[in-house]
Amino acid sequence: MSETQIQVKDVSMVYTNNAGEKINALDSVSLDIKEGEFISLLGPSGCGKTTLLRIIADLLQPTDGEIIIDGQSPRDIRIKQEYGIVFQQPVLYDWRTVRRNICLPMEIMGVPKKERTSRIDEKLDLVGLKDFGKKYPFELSGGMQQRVGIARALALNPKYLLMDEPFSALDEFTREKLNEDLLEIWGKTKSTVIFVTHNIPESVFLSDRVIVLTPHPGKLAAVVDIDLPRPRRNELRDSPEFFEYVAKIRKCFQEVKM
Ligand SMILES: Nc1ncnc2c1ncn2[C@@H]1O[C@H](COP(=O)(O)OP(=O)(O)OP(=O)(O)O)[C@@H](O)[C@H]1O
Repeated sequence: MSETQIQVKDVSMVYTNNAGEKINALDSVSLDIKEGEFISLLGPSGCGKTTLLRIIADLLQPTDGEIIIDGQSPRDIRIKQEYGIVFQQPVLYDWRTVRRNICLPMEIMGVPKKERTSRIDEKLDLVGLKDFGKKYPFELSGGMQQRVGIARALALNPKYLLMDEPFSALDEFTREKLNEDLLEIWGKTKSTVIFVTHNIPESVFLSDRVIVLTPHPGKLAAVVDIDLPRPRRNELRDSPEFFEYVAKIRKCFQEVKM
């Protein structure tokens, strides 16, 4: 891990709803993210996590402030297809097999067929679905579908992996298993990961740093370095150090009037 790669500089976002009312979703948020870092944006519903992620992904323009990524704008990064995005629901095409779902971004980008085939094999292996390539999405569990979503996001070997509450619809057991597997995948891909969650233990388990956001307006309340050893396995969740971090972050929310 080295230099600052993503700079979030005084980013604010004010939405106007259908009634013409202004909603202050983000208020002057600044943040530096290092190359290869795993950070979580953590906060309760409505604190602006998705808004910030969408601004970084160039899916939304901030009303104020800017994002600089390796000296470039989010638009440059999006055009170069350097983002991989995983949403809460994997949004898979029912009529396409798992292999063909993973293939889609490569087809759009005109990756040659031979290269596509080898990358699909590689990504299926990476997410633990080697034997499921010929299945259709409806034949898979929710957790497996989300693994396909991750494989598809990784298909273009993105430098930046943006994940918006990818495991929040899953049961606790599946979520913990996927947390562990995600860390293993991240260890192999070396992407910079920005992970949105409202689950404190999940953010502690995964992250190098947890960015605590509080709502009305969405503000950066604290940045907590998670100094727990890696590789991390689920047993870590039972350690006193893990509990201490969870308690410390919970306290950040109690201290801020929401
Ligand atoms: N398109 C929009 N128009 C108006 N208001 C919006 C719009 N999108 C988001 N908001 C408001 O902005 C605030 C932040 O929303 P955002 O979705 O970024 O929060 P969040 O922390 O990701 O929430 P959640 O965890 O529920 O997804 C909320 O008050 C939300 O109602």
